[in-house]
Amino acid sequence: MKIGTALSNGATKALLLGSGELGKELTIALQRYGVEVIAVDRYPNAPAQHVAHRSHVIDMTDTEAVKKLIALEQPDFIIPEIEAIATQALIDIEAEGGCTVVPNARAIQLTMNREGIRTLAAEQLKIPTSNYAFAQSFDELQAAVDGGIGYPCFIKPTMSSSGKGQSMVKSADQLKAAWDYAKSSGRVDTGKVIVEAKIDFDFEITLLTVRALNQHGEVETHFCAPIGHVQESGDYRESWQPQAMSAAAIKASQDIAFKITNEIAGLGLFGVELFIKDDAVWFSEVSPRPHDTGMVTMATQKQNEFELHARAILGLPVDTAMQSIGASAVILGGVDAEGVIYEGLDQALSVPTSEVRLFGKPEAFTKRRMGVALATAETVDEARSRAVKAASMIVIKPDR
Ligand SMILES: Nc1ncnc2c1ncn2[C@@H]1O[C@H](COP(=O)(O)OP(=O)(O)OP(=O)(O)O)[C@@H](O)[C@H]1O
Ligand SMILES: NCC(=O)N[C@@H]1O[C@H](COP(=O)([O-])[O-])[C@@H](O)[C@H]1O
Ligand SMILES: [Mg+2]
Repeated sequence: MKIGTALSNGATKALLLGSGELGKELTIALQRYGVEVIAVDRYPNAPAQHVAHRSHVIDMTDTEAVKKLIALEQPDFIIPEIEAIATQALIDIEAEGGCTVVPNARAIQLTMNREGIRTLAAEQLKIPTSNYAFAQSFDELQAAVDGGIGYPCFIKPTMSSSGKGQSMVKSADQLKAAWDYAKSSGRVDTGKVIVEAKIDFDFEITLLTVRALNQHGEVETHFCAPIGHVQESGDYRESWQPQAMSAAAIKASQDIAFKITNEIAGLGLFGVELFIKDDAVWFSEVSPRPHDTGMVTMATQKQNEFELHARAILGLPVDTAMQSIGASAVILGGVDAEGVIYEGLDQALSVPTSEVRLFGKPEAFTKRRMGVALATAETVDEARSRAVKAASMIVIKPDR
């Protein structure tokens, strides 16, 4: 298959839908390859908007608002960055032609809603996943749990990310609270929740998978070394690369990542989330874009996940090799405040090999991710302890 490269077509304008920490690094990567970047989010001064050429604030879940902005800006690439976008607008725009939705509108629609991607993976592609069901009322949820899912289980809004609206339920008396939380706290209320049986895994990974063109213009799939991570309340706290795994588990992971990304297709980087126990692997979900746990690649790889995504989209060559063992640890707000200051940067940067990325979000919440600490070392354990130590040195306070 031959696909013309973006640069040779002279296409150089990208519209980023979502401008958080991941979008900020992607903006920098795209700009380094000569792309003009327009950063869009639901609130002003979002991280990517600090560095983009231009920015807009719109309700990205409003189909008409998204279409209007695309008509105004006429981008060559539309790059969704968050799981809260009116996907129908992207389907319609792609059908009209003239610009590329990254990686494609169907991929965004499938992955933006847990129902789409879970049904595709489990039922069409026969990839192992947790047992699951969807529910549109509390009674349906109760029936699904009693009818086979059992306890413990996870209840999640079908449209959410970073653990928003998600809870683990251990017994029947906790189910109603989990239903109410999922209905009220997702990024968008689709009217449905997913309930998943809990997988008893040894560890979980993100397998960053890149679909890029080779020198003959053919799509090739590349894998980064597996990234291990720790999650709390559905949101990531630490990640490291590489995660030690058996050869059989790596092969099974790559096979699953290939199957799912080959089906959803397009060019770019994907974060394939997998649960591992011994040599067994279960698929959890996939982001058709850089992944939060993949921020560790800013310390570990020559081409980090943002550069890989930018290169793949633009039809440029990619190299997924690691350069060093490393780890990341998140810096949470720890406080609810509009306007913050950061203390302890000097101590954080005194930790050997450490780096700190403060995202510059204009408002802090106790559990909002405000920054990340990175470190490298000879071993994963040492890298993790350095990153955690550096992150713990940063204290966020209201600026008045
Ligand atoms: N069925 C499950 N069995 C065991 N653990 C689970 C299950 N579902 C979720 N988890 C735990 O919760 C975490 C977050 O779940 P999930 O990835 O579905 O949420 P999310 O809101 O999409 O988060 P993100 O956007 O950060 O990926 C998982 O990484 C895992 O640690
Ligand atoms: N797991 C997905 C993820 O990490 N997404 C990243 O978080 C931002 C939203 O942060 P906010 O909720 O603090 O505004 C998104 O814009 C994206 O960069
Ligand atoms: Mg996830």
